[in-house]
Order: sequence, then C-alpha cells, then structure tokens
Amino acid sequence: MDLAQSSVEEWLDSHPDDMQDYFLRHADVTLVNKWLVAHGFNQLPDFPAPIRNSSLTNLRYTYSFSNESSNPSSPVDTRCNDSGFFDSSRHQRSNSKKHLRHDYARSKKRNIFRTYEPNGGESTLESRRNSLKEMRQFRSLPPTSVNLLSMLIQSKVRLPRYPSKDIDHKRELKETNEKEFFLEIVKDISNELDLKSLSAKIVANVSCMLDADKVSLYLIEGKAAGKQVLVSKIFDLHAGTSIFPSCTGDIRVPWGQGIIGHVAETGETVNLKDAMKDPRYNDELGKITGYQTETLLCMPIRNADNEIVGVAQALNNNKEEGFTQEDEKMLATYLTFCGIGIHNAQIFDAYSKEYDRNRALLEVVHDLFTEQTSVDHVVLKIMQRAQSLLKCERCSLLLKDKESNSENAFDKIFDLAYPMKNGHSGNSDRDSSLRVTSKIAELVLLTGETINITDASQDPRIEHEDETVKGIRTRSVLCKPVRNRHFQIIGVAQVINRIDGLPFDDHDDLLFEAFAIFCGLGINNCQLYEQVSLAAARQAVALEVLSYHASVPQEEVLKLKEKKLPDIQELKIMEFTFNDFSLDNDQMMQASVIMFNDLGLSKKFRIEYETLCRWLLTVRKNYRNVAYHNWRHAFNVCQVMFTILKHCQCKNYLTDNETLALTVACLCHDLDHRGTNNAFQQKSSSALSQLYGTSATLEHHHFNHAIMILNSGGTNLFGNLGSEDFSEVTKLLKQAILATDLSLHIQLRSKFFAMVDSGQKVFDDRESKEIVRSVMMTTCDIAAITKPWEVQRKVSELVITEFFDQGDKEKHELNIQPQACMDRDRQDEIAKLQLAWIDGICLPLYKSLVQLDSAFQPMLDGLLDNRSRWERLDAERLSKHAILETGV
Ligand SMILES: Nc1nc2c(ncn2[C@@H]2O[C@H](COP(=O)(O)O)[C@@H](O)[C@H]2O)c(=O)[nH]1
Ligand SMILES: [Zn+2]
Repeated sequence: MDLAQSSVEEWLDSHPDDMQDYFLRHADVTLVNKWLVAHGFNQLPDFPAPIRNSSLTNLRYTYSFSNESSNPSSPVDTRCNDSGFFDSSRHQRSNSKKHLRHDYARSKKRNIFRTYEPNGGESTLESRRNSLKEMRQFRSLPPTSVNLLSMLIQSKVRLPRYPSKDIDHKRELKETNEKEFFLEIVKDISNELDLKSLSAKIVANVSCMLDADKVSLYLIEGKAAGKQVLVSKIFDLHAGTSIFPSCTGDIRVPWGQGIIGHVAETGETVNLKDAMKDPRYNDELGKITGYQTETLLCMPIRNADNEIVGVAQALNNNKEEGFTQEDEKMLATYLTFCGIGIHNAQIFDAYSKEYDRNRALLEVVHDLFTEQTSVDHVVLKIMQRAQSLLKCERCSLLLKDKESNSENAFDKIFDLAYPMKNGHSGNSDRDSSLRVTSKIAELVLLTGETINITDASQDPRIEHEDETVKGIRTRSVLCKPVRNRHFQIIGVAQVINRIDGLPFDDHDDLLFEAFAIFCGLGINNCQLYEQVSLAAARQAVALEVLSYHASVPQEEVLKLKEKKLPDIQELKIMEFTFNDFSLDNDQMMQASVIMFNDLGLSKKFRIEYETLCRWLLTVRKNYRNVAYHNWRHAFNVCQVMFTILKHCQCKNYLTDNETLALTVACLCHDLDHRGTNNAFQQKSSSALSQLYGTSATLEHHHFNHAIMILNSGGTNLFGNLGSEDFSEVTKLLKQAILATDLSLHIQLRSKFFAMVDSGQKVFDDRESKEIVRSVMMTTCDIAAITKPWEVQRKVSELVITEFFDQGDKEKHELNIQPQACMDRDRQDEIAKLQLAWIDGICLPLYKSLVQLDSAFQPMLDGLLDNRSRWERLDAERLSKHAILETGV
C-alpha cells in the first residue's frame, strides 16, 4: 500500500496514543537522545550529551530558561535553537486543529519522557509503559498546566530524579573538577519539589562546598499574613552526614533576631571570623550543646524575583582566614539556584496543600450527598475530616438546646479527640475538655462571632481550673457558629490545639468556616430528610386506611356478580330520553355491566366478570355524597355515551380501545368530586390546586383517582390488555377525562364547529378523532339539559344546590362574593342563568352535532324543549318582578 506521507502524518496526528506506543516499543536510546536534543532538553544522563558543557557559563545558560518559566524542572515551554538561543517563535501555538493535536500529542510525549527514572527499580521501558498507562487515564484532560499540576500532585507523573551522588563522591569531584562538582550539586536540587528533601540537599551540598562543619537553612514563613518568621528546615547538619535527617521539630527564629534574623531582614551577607564576638550572635544552642562557633558565613537566599525566601548559615570551616571572598562568591552563585528551587518547591507545596484542602472539601460535599439519613453520621464524618485536615487535637460540635430555657445551652455534643494522644484516646477527658472551653462556645452561640484564641494560657475566658485534669492543656481554640439554611445559629463548632503547636491561622479559619457551613447544611439535610420520611410514613398509613375504606367488601362483589342481569330493554338505557332517576343503586350497577357487555368490551378485553363487578362497585364507592357530582351523574353520563355509541355514526370511526376508554372515562370522569369547581380550588389554594396546578385541576385528580382504582387489588379492568393497548387506553382515558373541563371544551369547540361546517363527515386523522372524542365527552357530561323536562328540572336543581353550597363557602370561608349562579341570594334568577347556559354552551354544541349526524336530533329536540320551558319561567319571573316593581 503506497501511503502518502501526509496521510501517515495525519493518521499519526489523530492517534497520538498509538504513535506513542509505537515510539515506546521501537525507539532506542540514540533516537530518544536525538529527540531530546532537537527539542532543547538535556540528554539522558547515562549518555554524555553534546549540548551539555561542563563550563559554569554554559551550565548557567542551560538552566537560565528555568528562570523564565517558573519551574526549573519543566523546560516545557522553551526551546533552544541551533545557535543556542531560545526561539520563542517556534513555540507559538497555532489555533488550527492540526496544531492543537500536535501540541496535545507533544505534551503527552514530553510528560512520558519526563517520567524517566534512570536508577529506578523498574526497567526503563516498564517505567515508561506504566507512565503511559497513567497518562492515559487523563487522556480526557486537555494538557493545561493546571491538569499537569494536578497529575503531578497526584503523583501520576514522576519527575526525573537524579540520584544524589554521595558526599564522598562530591568531595572528590570538588577536588578534581570543581566545575563538574558545581554541575553535580545544581543538578542535585534542580528537580526536587519536596521542600524537606530539597532543604536537606542544599544543606549537605553547601556544607561540602564550603568545607563547613555545620550548615543550617532557614526559610521565611508567614510573609503573606505579615507575620514573618524564620523556620529552620534543616538545622545544624554536620558536613559528614550522608543521610537526610528525619524531621525534628522546626526551630523558629523571630523576625530580625540574631544574625540569621539580621540577614533575612537586611539582605546583607555576614561573614565573621569569630562569631562569638559579634553581639548579634545567639549562642543558646552552643551553651546547651557545648559547640564552639568560630567562623560563620550567613547569606540570604533570593528567588527569581529577588525576594528573600530564606537564609543559609555555614559554621566553622576550620580555616585560619575563615570563609573567603571566593567562598562567598561560590555560595552566592549556588544560592541563586537554591532560591529558584525553594521558590518552586514552595509553590508546589502550596498547590499540594490547596489541592488536599479542596479534595477534602469535595469529600465533605460527597459525604453530604451520600449520607443524609442521620445527623450523627453526617456530623461525625464532617468532624473527622475537619480534624484530619486541620490537624488538631480535638474537634467538637455542640448543638443548641431547642428548649433554650434549659440550664445547658447545648443539648447534643459531638466530640472527637485526636486518636492517639499520649498513647491513648483523649475521649475519657471529654467532659473536662469541653468544660475548659464552655464559656467560649456559649459566647459564640450568643454573639454569632468567631473566636480564635491564639494563646489560651493568657485568656481569662478559658476555665483553667478544669485543665488540672490529666492530659488537658489548651493552647489554642478556634470556635465558630453553625447555622441552618435560614441563617439561624443551631450550634457551635470548635477545634482545639493544632498538633504542630502553632495557633490556628487565617487559613485554618477559612477552612473551618467551610466545615461549619457544611455541618449546618448536613444537619439541615438530615432534618429535612427526617421530616420527609415522617411525612411519607404518615401518608402511607393514611393511604392504607383510606384504601381500606375505599375498597369494596367481597360480599358486595359476589352479590352483584351472582345477581341475574335484567333485560337491556327493561332498563331503557339505550334511549336519549332515559330518565336519570329511574334506576336505583343496584340497577345502575347492573346497567353498567350490561353496557360493558353490550358494547363487546368485556369479551374483547377479556375483562373477568368479578373484576368488572368489583371495579364498578369501587368506582361508585369513590364518588362522594354531594348533590350533583355523584355516582348517579357519572352513570347518567355513561348512559348517554352508550346511547350515542348505539345510535350515532361516530361508533363506526372508533376503535375498540377508544370505545373502552370513553366508557371508562364517563364512569370515572368526576371521581372524588367535592362539590366545588376548579375556580374554587384555586381561590381556596386547596391541596388539589397545589398538587395539580390551576389548569384542569379537578379533572387531573379524577384521572389520577381512576388510575389508583385500576391499580388497587382486583380492580384492574385493563389487566388483560397487551402493553401497547394498555398504554394507548390509558392515554385515551386521560384525554377523555381532561376533556370534561368546560374551559378546555370552550377552547376546542370552534375547531369542531369548523370541521362540521366544512362538511367533513369522516374523522379518521389523529387530531380530528381526538377533537370528536373530546366533544363526545362534553356532549354526555352536560346531556341533562337535553333530557325530558322533569329530569332536566330535577338535575338543574341538584346542580344549583351544589353551586349555592360553593357560593356559601366562598362568602363565609373565603370572604369573597360568588358568581351570580352560585349566589343563593339570587335564586330567582335561575331560569335566566339556565338560558344563558343553554345559549352559551349547550345549543351551539347540540346544533353542530345534529349537523354532523341527524341521530343527535332527539338531544337537540329535548334541549330546545327545555329552553322554551326556562324561557317561560324567566318570563314569568320578569312579569312577577314587573308587578312587584310597578304594583300593576
Ligand atoms: N349553569 C349550568 N351549568 C351546568 C349545568 N349542568 C352542568 N353544568 C356545568 O357543566 C359542568 C360539567 O362538567 P362536570 O364534569 O363537572 O360535570 C359542571 O361542572 C357545571 O359547571 C346546568 O344545568 N346549568
Ligand atoms: Zn360531570
């Protein structure tokens, strides 16, 4: 296959991992070195590098790019061109995707090679492969410096570590080849990011370089907070020491004190032949140890910005003339490199700490989300994390007593002692310990202000008498209020005694503040969870009780099941003129069964007879005993639907699923109606309006109630439907019940009228069918207006009774004036209101239906007859009114 070079390159660009793999498997050291040279890196140390020159000038030059980028160990962003000058243009990034791919691949490659450990335990190739694997875990991260830093912090990338040559080797080098020695000691510190190890290396190298008997290194701390102090990282390391001393307690020199303090403050070099004679010399340690200091060379260490970051002090070089000018020059040169190294290590150290803190805070957030069930668990977890991050002896949380008139301010106390203090847990001293700081905690609770006591021995608010208990000595206290989401103080959190003996600083304060906030949130979440769990349990019990009372006893089901069904003709349920009051409760049940059977629904949907009986009885039971919106109304609506389905054309356009949904919808469409309308739900902010919102509030409830009944034991009418039919019927059922909201009908009817006016007779598209089904529901729902006058008069009385009941509630409970049709004081206007009802809603609907299908004619006839009755009644009322007014 003849692949063009550009295609190969393009493929390699888009597959950096494969390219790396190939490179790792096939590249030999010569190739690697060529690559390193070409990219401005040092060669691998085992192979003499052509660009590495042992002259000091060249050495300095090689490292000078470290000054430009802040990290001497990362010559990532600089390139050395052939002439030895840095060519920044070669480093400019292009925005093209290709270049970005190049850059990404390059940055990956660089990091792979920078993981090389010449003398590491694993083989070079193995080590590289592992590094590659580690890098791949981060392949989703763009190669930003932040990501690289976090990989560094997580030790995902190992920086090259040149093995420190032993001190004898260095001494030998110093004697034989001073420049090579210098190169060695610079290299020694160039890639060290650990402050302790770096300090130890500097001290050992200075000691060797100056032939000094003892060398100390002090670093400036607390500069940002304006509380500078010099802290010895490595103190008095003997020149002959070959191992890094373990960390003993740091020695702290107050700012400006002694020769060290003077050098740090002034930046001057102090070179003394007889240190003891200098008044600034503090020989406290000499007095204790008997060590005699004679010659002394003390010099500031500066970073790349020329700021003093520390002080190096060398003692006793055992030369008559003391430390020479040459020594001073050499030390100054070396300390230039050291300053940069220290600065970088300090930045790295600060980032690592920040990273640890952020990770700990993230872990707390994680705890908050995973553990919300118990206050105790959440608080203990947060406190454990606070204690381990702040590294303190005690961490306590004191929760406020809700009955604040009790003697103690706190009723719940969580206390964590540092696990191993003097070999045992401090928990036994808990009460005494808490007593010591009780005044502080109470004060914070009272004022809501943080208290940070840096020297407890001087603070009168500490109960020192209680400290007599063995093992307690309060040095410092940081105490903060804990608040709930309403910002009310619910307790206080306190930490006592930093393990390192220092007082809590601003950083601790900030960190502890976050923990106090998390504690408040955690407690709040748990309390909310407890409340919700309690409410859910209460609701479950209520549901159990309700469902028991809403279900039908088996005897009733069997009674209906076993009763012989009457003849359909006998019940007259197939007529538009059906009398809504002609059947008693049992007959209505039987008539319902007959309708299901007659429509073929029981057979088609394999509805078991007993299930149908139980479902019907349950539906009936779930109607309330209100004047109009009761079971009888539901039955009557269903009867009209049955009649339409039997006599009108629309039956021919409906599927079995639609017929089933419409029949079930009629019986369920007003389930659990409370005798008040949607507007009332909204005006009274009822639970229903809160649950379902303000659109079709009741209708949503009726539908949900229907589903609840279908889901309760032995009443699943749709139990034998396939899943597709089941979801379709459920969807149709919902549409049909929601359609009984009159305001939805008003929005929809114009479409229906337009369809009918256009002469459309067949409705087989989805939208038209939905419109027709919805209109059919309203047609049945308000069909009482089309019934024989005696039926209409009786039904309208029931409607009006309910209206007036609602009106009374509005007047007396909500203090609002009801609508005219609901105002009992305007009952003489009923005929007028019924005429408005007929003309506004009913007449347009039934006229249109007749236009569509003449089978609806009996309904329109009944309506028109009732209209003339209401008209007559209204006329009578008007004439009575006129007589009353005129007296004629
Ligand atoms: N003024 C009248 N309004 C009536 C009458 N019959 C019914 N209605 C109204 O229609 C809705 C129907 O919806 P529903 O699902 O609640 O039954 C009903 O609420 C009444 O507002 C009537 O004779 N006069
Ligand atoms: Zn209704």
